[in-house]
Amino acid sequence: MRTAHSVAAVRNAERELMDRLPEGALMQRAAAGLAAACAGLLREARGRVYGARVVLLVGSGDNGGDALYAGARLARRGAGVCAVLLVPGRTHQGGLGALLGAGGRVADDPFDVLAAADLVLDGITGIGGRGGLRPDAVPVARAARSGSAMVVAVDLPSGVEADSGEVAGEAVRADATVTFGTYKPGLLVDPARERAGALRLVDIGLGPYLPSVPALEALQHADVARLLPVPTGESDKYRRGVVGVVAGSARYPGAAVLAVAGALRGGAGAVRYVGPGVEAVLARFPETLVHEGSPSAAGRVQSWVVGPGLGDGSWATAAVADVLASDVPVLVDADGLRLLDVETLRGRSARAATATTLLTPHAGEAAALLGIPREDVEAGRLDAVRELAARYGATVLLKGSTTLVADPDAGVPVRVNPTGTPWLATAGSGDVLSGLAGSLLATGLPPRDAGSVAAYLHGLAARLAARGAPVAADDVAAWLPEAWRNVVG
Ligand SMILES: NC(=O)C1=CN([C@@H]2O[C@H](COP(=O)(O)OP(=O)(O)OC[C@H]3O[C@@H](n4cnc5c(N)ncnc54)[C@H](O)[C@@H]3O)[C@@H](O)[C@H]2O)[C@@H](O)CC1
Ligand SMILES: [K+]
Repeated sequence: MRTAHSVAAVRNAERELMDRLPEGALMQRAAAGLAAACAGLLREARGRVYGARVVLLVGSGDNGGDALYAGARLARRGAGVCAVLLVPGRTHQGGLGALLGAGGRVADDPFDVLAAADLVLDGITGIGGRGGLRPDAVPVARAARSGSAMVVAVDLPSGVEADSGEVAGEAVRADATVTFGTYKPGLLVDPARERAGALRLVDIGLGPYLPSVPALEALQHADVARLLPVPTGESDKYRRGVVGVVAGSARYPGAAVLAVAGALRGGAGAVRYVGPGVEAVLARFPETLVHEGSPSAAGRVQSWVVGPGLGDGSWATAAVADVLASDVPVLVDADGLRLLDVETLRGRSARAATATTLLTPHAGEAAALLGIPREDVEAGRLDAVRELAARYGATVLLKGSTTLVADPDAGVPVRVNPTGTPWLATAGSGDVLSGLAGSLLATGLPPRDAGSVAAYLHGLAARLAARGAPVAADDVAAWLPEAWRNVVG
């Protein structure tokens, strides 16, 4: 599991650890890890560190100090290191002394040195930065990007908000980020995630002093493998769980087919389809159990998926209410999100512990649920998903390139999905995801696990299917078994 901690948690941990260490030791650990990572990148790019042209962008805090000490280490290995001091009167003095002592220098003209650089270290701001890059740093950050140099961010790309992943104004766009002690939420959540490039974590000994419950966590293969249901010799199709899918309409029969396609590959023993798309579903998946009346009359299920392509006719409205009245886990997606009655939804968890709910909005649907503009959700995704989960008393999966899953209990870490790919932004891919997550709910996974495991497999399937080319939602569904094998293999 990759975990990220808030700035406050990092600061507390640093204080505790620093009390036990000689002055400056922590910064030296950070700088040593940073220099080693940069040396590795330089060796990969040009064979050796000796003779490389390295430029340090140095702000007024300890983030600049890290860059200067790392620069000193690279200078001692023969790199030509030049510092651009953005606030000359407030440069980290120890770091500057170390750089000059190692043969580094201060740049006269930042744009000249940046144009010729092999590697740029961004030490403008780290966890102390607020509110995007200051105007004087913007042209320098742009120049760093416009040459052929690799840009390595120190701790965080300067200009991103560490706790929220928001980017207020301009931010550095890095090829790699070397972060210290723990990941910060902004490194894992878009839009900031996209500025960070490849992530590398340097252990500076903070671990024992960080809270055991992180702010954010990202599943990795081993975590997903542990959570995936494994049928035993005792399992029959009913013990493995039956997922009910209420989806599709005369206008959108394809949504029913895609949701069923996802559900058939999510581990449930059977899929029961209820809705107006019976013919289309059976034509494609004859193994589906079907029903054309109301969901509650369809037979037993261990979970419901309701909403994809449902439209908003009277049948759809009644079906959503019917499903929400059940005591099994319910996933509400797409049109279902518009049709749900908020009081009924909130009442579910009070009625029965088994009556859990997973809402799966994209940014536009989340914006409608929160009554705010879509851009606000996109800019502040972590806040939005937490707010939705708290307000609706349900687990919420907010779709996007870094899909987030939040429980209504604020003490539980939000999950962020690391396998997303822009190729997933394709019609119908959400229908596949809802079927898949609903199927995992039917096997007994709690909503946060079902949502995050589904997002993980879904993203991985899209990557495997795409391999650099566009994919259709149908391809994503078809590649889910391969993604599953990839995870457990
Ligand atoms: N505290 C510690 O023990 C350690 C800290 N480390 C480094 O120290 C960093 C935190 O250092 P600081 O607390 O000094 O904070 P930063 O260096 O992140 O930034 C704070 C400074 O930047 C200025 N600033 C704030 N917003 C700005 C903006 N938008 N544009 C330009 N300047 C802005 C502030 O006035 C302040 O002078 C970490 O990110 C990490 O790189 C590491 O050396 C590991 C150990
Ligand atoms: K930085």
